[in-house]
Amino acid sequence: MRTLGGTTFRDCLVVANPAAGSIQDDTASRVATAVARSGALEGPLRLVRTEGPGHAAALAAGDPAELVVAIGGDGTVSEVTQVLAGTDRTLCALPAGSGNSTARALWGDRSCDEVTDLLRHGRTRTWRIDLLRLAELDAVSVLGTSTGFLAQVLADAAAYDGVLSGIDRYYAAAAGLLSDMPDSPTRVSVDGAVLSDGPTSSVAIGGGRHRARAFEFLPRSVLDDGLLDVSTIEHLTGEATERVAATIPTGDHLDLPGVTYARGREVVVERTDGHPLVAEHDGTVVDVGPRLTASVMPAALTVLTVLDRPRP
Ligand SMILES: Nc1ncnc2c1ncn2[C@@H]1O[C@H](COP(=O)(O)OP(=O)(O)OP(=O)(O)O)[C@@H](O)[C@H]1O
Repeated sequence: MRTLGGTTFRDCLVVANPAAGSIQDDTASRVATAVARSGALEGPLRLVRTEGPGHAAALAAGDPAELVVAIGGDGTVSEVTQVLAGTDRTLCALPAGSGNSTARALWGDRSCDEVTDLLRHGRTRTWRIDLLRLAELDAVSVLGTSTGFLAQVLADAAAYDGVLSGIDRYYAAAAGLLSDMPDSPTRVSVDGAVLSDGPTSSVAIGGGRHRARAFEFLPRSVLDDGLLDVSTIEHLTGEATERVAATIPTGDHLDLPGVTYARGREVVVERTDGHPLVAEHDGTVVDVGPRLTASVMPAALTVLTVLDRPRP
């Protein structure tokens, strides 16, 4: 029997989001066929489609399948992760959304078709990765959480719905923000020590190295080191904004003035003026008060990744 990286699964649930940014009409059936032909399934495969927000989580909670394949973007993967966190069930995340940053952390630059081929040929293995627990939200995160710039980009991108498609909405929103960066009085503490305190444009905590697919906010992050990475960027204007914006795509911004980077088990972000933070996790904007606490959940999620992925 061929297996998915030496592992077989009793059964499989394929959850496809038909509204995800880059999904095609036949994506879900092609992925289901690939898993069925991998030889890694001992029992049945069930294919279901989501009908709206929250449905992917409900479907994963209502079906005990050992392997859950999520076809969609970061939002769909995050919903399934809420259910699979801390269990022995395995998540396989296919990049079929707009940003697909979580899938990028697992599969690199591979397309949905290329990952489907890996599944068909059993060229995958399981991997236990860390998650973030977000105390005030009573949620977990796989990709990461942020306040300021990234969250504001996601909030502003809604204005381009129906005008631009997919990731172009994020780029348009980001371009609009660069001339007026967030300027929030914010304190960030890592394991009880203050990392930064003052007017802040961005706080990113992860999780995944990339956000909005192309931006490497946390270039040193490792998904299974039992630690969270955090980077803060103080309030920027003019040329300083341009320098940071030009270097984030390659993760070369860390040595620029106003940028901090650290690692730890717990990160606390506080608005020191008492206003609510503008926050998101896994690419979805969330309502949170003036405080956000992220703590690491080591090895809390089993995922599929590339069989020959180099081990750091
Ligand atoms: N049938 C549906 N119709 C409309 N929206 C849906 C449906 N099923 C799920 N959704 C919602 O679609 C939204 C977007 O999903 P998702 O994040 O997976 O894709 P994306 O936004 O294209 O990708 P990314 O988050 O990677 O940029 C989520 O809020 C999800 O709850």
